[in-house]
Amino acid sequence: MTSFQSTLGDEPGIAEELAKGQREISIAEFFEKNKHMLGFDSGARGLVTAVKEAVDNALDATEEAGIQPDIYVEIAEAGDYYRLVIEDNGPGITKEQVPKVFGKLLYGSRFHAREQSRGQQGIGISAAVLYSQLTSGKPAKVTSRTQGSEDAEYFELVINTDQNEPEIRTEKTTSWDRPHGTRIELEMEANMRARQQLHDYILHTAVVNPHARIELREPGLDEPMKFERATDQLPKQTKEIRPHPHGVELGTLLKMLAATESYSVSGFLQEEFTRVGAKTSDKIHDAFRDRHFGREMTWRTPDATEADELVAVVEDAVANKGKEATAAFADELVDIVVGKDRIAHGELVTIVENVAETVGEETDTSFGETVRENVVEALWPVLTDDREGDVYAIVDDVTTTQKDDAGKVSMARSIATQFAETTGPADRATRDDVAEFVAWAAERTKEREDETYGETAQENVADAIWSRMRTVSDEVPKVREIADDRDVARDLLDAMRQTDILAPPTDCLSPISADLVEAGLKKEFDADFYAAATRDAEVHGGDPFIVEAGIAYGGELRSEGKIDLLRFANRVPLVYQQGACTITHVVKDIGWRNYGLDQPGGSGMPNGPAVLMVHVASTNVPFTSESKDALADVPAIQDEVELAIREAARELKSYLSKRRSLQKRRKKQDVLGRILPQMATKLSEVTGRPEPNIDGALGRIMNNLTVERAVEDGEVTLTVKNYSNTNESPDITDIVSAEPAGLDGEATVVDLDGEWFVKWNPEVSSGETATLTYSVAQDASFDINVDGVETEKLTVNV
Ligand SMILES: Nc1ncnc2c1ncn2[C@@H]1O[C@H](COP(=O)(O)OP(=O)(O)OP(=O)(O)O)[C@@H](O)[C@H]1O
Repeated sequence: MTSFQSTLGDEPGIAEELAKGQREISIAEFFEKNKHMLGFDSGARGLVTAVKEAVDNALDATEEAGIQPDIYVEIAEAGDYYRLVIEDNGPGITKEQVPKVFGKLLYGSRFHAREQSRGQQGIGISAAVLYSQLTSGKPAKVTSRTQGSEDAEYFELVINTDQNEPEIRTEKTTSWDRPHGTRIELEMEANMRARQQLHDYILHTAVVNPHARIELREPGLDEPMKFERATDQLPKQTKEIRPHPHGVELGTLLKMLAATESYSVSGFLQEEFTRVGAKTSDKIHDAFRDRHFGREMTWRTPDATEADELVAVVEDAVANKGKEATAAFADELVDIVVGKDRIAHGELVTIVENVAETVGEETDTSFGETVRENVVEALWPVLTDDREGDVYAIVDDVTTTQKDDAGKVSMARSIATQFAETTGPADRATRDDVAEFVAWAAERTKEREDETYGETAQENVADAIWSRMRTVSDEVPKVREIADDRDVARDLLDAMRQTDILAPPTDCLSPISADLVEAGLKKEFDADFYAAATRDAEVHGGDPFIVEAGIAYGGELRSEGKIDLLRFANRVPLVYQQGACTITHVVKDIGWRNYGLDQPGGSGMPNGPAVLMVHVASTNVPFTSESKDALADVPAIQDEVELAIREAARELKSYLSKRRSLQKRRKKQDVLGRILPQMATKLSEVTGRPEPNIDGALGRIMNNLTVERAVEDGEVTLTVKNYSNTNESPDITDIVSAEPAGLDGEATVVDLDGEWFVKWNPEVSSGETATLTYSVAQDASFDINVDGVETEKLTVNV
């Protein structure tokens, strides 16, 4: 309770008293107090966040300029503080921009751009400056040299938090040995307790940015950590896209309507949005008309037998025209009307106009506006005199046979009455109106007939009526009018959302690609197996996104404990708040036992020697907070993350099951290799005969591919027998110490310093045998090498 509350009501002027304490808060002041929101909650974390913001900017800037990034990060102890230096070889920042970029929060080039970039908000680096000045009291030191300029500009600056404006302490021109780029130096209260997170960030950045070279120096490291480039290929340049009609909110639409130079809605839609051409614009117009003006109900037309009656009505309504002309007009009009199945008011108006024109010309008579209006006014009641019967047929059509006829009649009567009494002369209603008519009719029917039309039955009736109603051709209001009326703007927004529109283009995105995901993992993790998957683009809230996943397994990866999960958004590693991230949620929900990984209890993070990486690239990554640590649980993104992981995991599964079967085979082979000679000896002892030759037995029993060499009088025969159930094509190299001769065409010979390499690559189908013969000098020695067949499936007897 505030001190004012106890006296509230007794004293005058309390509001004035309170007003004295109220003042504007600058964004810089706000974040000064709430630095945790930006990832600066402690000295340890602050250091990691500052490095991350500067390195992300360096990567964004170099890529935008088409430069291969060369980034230098240095952390050093400086008295009571830590000094952080980050240098890049980017395009540099102009002299005019430096103070704002580093000395003003919410200033940046990416906030309004629909294009994939690491930076989004224009807060990152100025927040690091703010944290530094807050904890050390020292200004940020920035050097920047733009491409092509002789000198560099040097600034020392702080942020004036009251005004959220830069305050320049020093500004001078200086020389710098880098031809272009930016260097920022910050001093801050910090510690190295988050060393692991820092290393993870740098290492993981190197994994997903194989085109970058990064060097890190820090206290306690004798040698700098260097991450070399694995590819010269820069990520694909992205293109900025306009917003997608499915992605804007009402406030944004109103702003866009107010700012556009287009006069018509059609021009506005096609100019300001992506994927809207003339056809889509027309569809949106119609959807807008349906919402804004409502549709007109069409009614069954009378059949030809009633034509005379209609003609009489028309003739009656046309006064003071010649008899023949009137008859021609009435006949022509009625002919068209009865020739149609159903008719709406607007349609009748158009038909009357057309007939008035044509018959008017033919008979040299003028059927003016008043006549036309009179005709419509006279004819429409006749055409709609059985609304109830018409609606009954519709209700009957979509209602289950169990419903009573009396109920249907009651529904039809009530709905028809609503049309007759509430929709004006043109029988116009919106979809919501129709739903209301039906709901009201259902209520009345329940009362009158004790027949229930539930939600689904009502929905079916309303849908059936709506589908018989016709979009009107009234002119859509102009942009200015819509901009001034939020209800009309809402109709336009709903129409945009409801219209099927092609997904946004994806050239605004730059996924890493499955090949480079694998290359990145190979570069930094020594494993036995790698797999990667890149999904096609999808859309959430109008922003396109692409999900990629990669898995490394076995080898030198840590085998005890949980797998390592690497999360990335727009190529930036997310090192904090793993538990709050949607990627983690998805990983934990997957049944990893199906893919061959250990998962205690069947859910949660799996165990094993594996690294799983997931990358989400989007023009608008939905983070859970400004510190950009975790992705929010957006269902469309969750689905794609799951599909990408499962795609890569399926490859892991087949690798693991193959590996397991090979392991089994090896075990069996080991046992047989030990037992077979013992059995041969035993057999010989029992039978008193010489030991049987068991050379080929192991291969036969194991269903292996066997390779044998027999040499007799300098004639060499290599025999390959395939006991397995798959076709094989082994690469066989027989290395001979004397020159071989008499080889047939299948093999090649290479002479290497007195050794001859006989190379042979036979195709051996399952159950088949292949042989190669050649001759050599009698005293030749041999050595054989067989590739292309797993060792577990191979028996070499030479
Ligand atoms: N090293 C750099 N080289 C060139 N331009 C830079 C560099 N660092 C920052 N900029 C420019 O300064 C702007 C502001 O950077 P800042 O880190 O504050 O925000 P951001 O990267 O746009 O977004 P976020 O707050 O999400 O990180 C960037 O948008 C970019 O235009």
